[in-house]
Amino acid sequence: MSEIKLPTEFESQMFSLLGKEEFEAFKTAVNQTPRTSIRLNSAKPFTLNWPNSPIPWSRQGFFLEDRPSFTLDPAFQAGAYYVQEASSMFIEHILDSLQIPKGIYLDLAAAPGGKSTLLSTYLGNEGLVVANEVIQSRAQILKENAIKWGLGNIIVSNNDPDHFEPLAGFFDLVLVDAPCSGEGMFRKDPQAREEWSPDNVQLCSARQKRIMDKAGALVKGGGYLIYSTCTFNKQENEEMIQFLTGEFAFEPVQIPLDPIWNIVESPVETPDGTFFGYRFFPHKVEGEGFFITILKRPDSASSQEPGKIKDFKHPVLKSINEREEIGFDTELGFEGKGKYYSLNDSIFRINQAFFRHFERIALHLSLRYFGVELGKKQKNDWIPSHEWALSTLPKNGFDSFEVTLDQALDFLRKNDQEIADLPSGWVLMTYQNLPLGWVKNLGNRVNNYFPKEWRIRM
Ligand SMILES: C[S@@+](CC[C@H](N)C(=O)[O-])C[C@H]1O[C@@H](n2cnc3c(N)ncnc32)[C@H](O)[C@@H]1O
Repeated sequence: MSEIKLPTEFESQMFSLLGKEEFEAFKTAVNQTPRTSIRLNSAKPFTLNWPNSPIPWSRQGFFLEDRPSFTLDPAFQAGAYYVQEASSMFIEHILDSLQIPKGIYLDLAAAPGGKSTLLSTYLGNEGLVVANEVIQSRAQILKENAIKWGLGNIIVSNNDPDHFEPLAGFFDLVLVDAPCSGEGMFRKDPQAREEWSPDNVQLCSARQKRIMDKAGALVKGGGYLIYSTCTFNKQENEEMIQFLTGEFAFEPVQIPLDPIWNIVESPVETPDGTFFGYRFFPHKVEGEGFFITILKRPDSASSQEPGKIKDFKHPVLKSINEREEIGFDTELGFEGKGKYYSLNDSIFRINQAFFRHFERIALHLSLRYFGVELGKKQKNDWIPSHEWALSTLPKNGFDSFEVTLDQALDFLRKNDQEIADLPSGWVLMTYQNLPLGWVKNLGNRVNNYFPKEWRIRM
């Protein structure tokens, strides 16, 4: 492999940041092949058969020795794991080691959804994640990944950070994985190298300030703000801590580190004390370049509770009455209480415990998905949705059928199904017990309900 050519001004910047010796080590690391890593979905048990080793700061993350074809792995299509860069998984360590209170979380720049799915796993049924993406086409990918992850605790929105203003003081945790100059991705992404310039760093930093100026206000008293980038320069990292502490009241938070991880703690002096950033350099850790910091809003900062919305009046979403809701939970064997809404005749479910928060959010944001879409109910029959198939909710009353690898791929390609011994009616296709989607066996033919836009084309 020929040596990666780095922009000259970037090299000078890294030289002053690291010093001569480390800079040489950095340059060597940039020329090494990045490692492939995945994070398992603990709600969708799956046996990891590829040679692997654990990612030290994550219980669910693993490095793989080789990069398999994920597209052709039905377990990947079923949401049993997410392909994620190892440094990003440090968020798991932050949440666990600080025992961040669960509740209503916001991931303001969420697509394609790596960090939202991590937050979703941490929260389980003790909270909701609003996964927001400003770019419409990217919000669609985010929605697909939220559906695949399947925990039913993600709300996908497609809004500009400005639109969140009415939700000031509303969130227990706000995560901003900011759009950045991507210096940490140089060895993976030639485009990031080509687009880099000192001017672009300034543009990124100015955009980040605009985003963080909104984001800081959304954290409730006692809540947390996490800011991260995949870049090295100080303007987009340490200087953002100075900006944030100048704009809002925040308290510093320090993360316990195991020295063998080689993550660099970077102290930042501010008039309110010393804050901490954490840096991941490719010559020091097995992961891509990354920066992360966490700040705490003082308990005295103002908070906003959802309040009681007497009659939920939404232009397209309709709340379903309580008696019917209890009926659905019992009929379908769902644990815990659900709150149900209809949208274009399709029925959605979210955790009852957070429905007031959800309704408040729904009134202010442009939603692309939420909870679990179950499908349509016609008289006594359900027309189950693909979203329900991929969710971790039970599918009582439906037959399921375990397929081989070839049959699974055939199904995922949306080919016609010719399978002997398939039960009649709606059948949940599973691979290694992981639901893949529905077919309907009509006797003389079998309809494949895998969504057209999701089908694999390889
Ligand atoms: C680093 S990526 C997020 C990656 C994501 N957190 C993950 O882990 O999968 C940054 C995201 O910010 C979005 N973005 C771009 N401009 C933005 C803006 N002005 N405000 C908010 N988000 C923006 C991008 O579309 C992109 O999806």
